[in-house]
Amino acid sequence: MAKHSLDKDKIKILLLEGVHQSAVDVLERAGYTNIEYHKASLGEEALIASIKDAHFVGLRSRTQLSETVLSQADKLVGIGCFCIGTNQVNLKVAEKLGIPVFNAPFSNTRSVAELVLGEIIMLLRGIPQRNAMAHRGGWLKSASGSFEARGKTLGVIGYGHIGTQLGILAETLGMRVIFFDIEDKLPLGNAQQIHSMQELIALADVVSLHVPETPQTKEMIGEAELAYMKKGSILINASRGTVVDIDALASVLEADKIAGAAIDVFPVEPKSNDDEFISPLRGLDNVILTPHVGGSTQEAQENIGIEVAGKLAKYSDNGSTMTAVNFPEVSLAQHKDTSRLLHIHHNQPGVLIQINQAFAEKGINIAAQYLQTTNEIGYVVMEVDSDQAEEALEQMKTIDGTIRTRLLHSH
Ligand SMILES: NC(=O)c1ccc[n+]([C@@H]2O[C@H](COP(=O)([O-])OP(=O)(O)OC[C@H]3O[C@@H](n4cnc5c(N)ncnc54)[C@H](O)[C@@H]3O)[C@@H](O)[C@H]2O)c1
Ligand SMILES: O=C(O)[C@H](O)COP(=O)(O)O
Repeated sequence: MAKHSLDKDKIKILLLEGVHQSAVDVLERAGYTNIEYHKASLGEEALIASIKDAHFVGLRSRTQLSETVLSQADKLVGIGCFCIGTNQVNLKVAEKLGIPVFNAPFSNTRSVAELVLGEIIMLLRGIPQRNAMAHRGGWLKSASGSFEARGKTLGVIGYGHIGTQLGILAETLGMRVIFFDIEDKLPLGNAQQIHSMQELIALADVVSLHVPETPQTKEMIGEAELAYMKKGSILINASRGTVVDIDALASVLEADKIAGAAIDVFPVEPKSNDDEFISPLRGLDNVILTPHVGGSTQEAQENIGIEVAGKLAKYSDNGSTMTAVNFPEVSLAQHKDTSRLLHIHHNQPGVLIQINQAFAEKGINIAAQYLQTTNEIGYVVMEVDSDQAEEALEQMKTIDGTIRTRLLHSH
């Protein structure tokens, strides 16, 4: 088991937004007991106060790790997003500070795909409005505006983990699947890639969005795109709230240009379950509104907890950064009988040579060495004899371009 330059019980882990107990269990089993656990997200001021002395932070989609917050997180060495999206973290700033960000790229994929599939069936049948009427004492028994999913065309925008999974499930219902993606993607089943988003929107009976939040996807579905949608078609957004111009969507729904929508994510979401949800879509019977629960199932949350906590523990124990989203990826096994030194530096020429020279001059024997870089930073991992580790660490700290260093002993 690894021993750190800092004892494990001194390593503070801040967990926010009620991440699953499985995360706590994994961390505790790995020896990390100094855990500050919050059921909700924290506002900026409280977050800064809590993150100031934290070495790791775990969050979901609500917590904003902005430049302001990160610049105050003096001790932070790793970030875990216990979800898929990482847009809530300023990844560039984290990278420059030498802090890897981990997420759970597919632990909630199935949960989102299942929810969307259910919504497709409900919306094609006009169930949301019949349900709303029944709650008000109405009785809308009619086949008008009710359709089977079989034979209809599902247009997936963003054919990644969720988009592909949804496509497969939809085909089992007999739907025809077409997709638009900025990358050329291998179509699964009988799906067909369409290279124009406008064409896809015009062909689809159901348009479902599964893109990440990026500058390019911001309001990618606006007035013009909504106008291409078939009369009587359906829009589903379980990706990010910024992807759809919500006022434009409200207008086409009010004008009955499309038959309905299911929206799980919003440009502005309540900060906690106690805050009011405000949206122009409230009160529209043909819209399924859900409070960003696409990935909120027991199965997904438990798996995410295990996956992300495992990645944080592995980085802390061994320096392994595999699957980090903003950081050079280095896969490292446990180290035995040596100490491991982690050196994160600005990606500039000559850093490795400087380290090797400094070690050679001091007679420090290098047992193993790994280097990976991104455009911005380099990540060197060295294994040295344990009795030379402290001296090696001091040498590393003097290297020009150093952002941060860590020492992991083994015993
Ligand atoms: N509602 C929820 O609770 C919930 C749960 C999980 C994920 N999500 C959101 O869903 C998103 C998608 O998840 P995923 O796991 O499928 O991600 P993914 O990275 O596997 O897939 C995203 C796909 O979108 C494509 N893409 C990117 N930019 C595009 C653009 N401008 N136009 C068209 N395609 C584009 C990518 O090439 C990729 O194929 C996540 O980024 C997250 O924001 C929401
Ligand atoms: O990015 C994700 O995985 C989803 O948006 C889920 O986010 P959540 O953990 O806040 O529910």
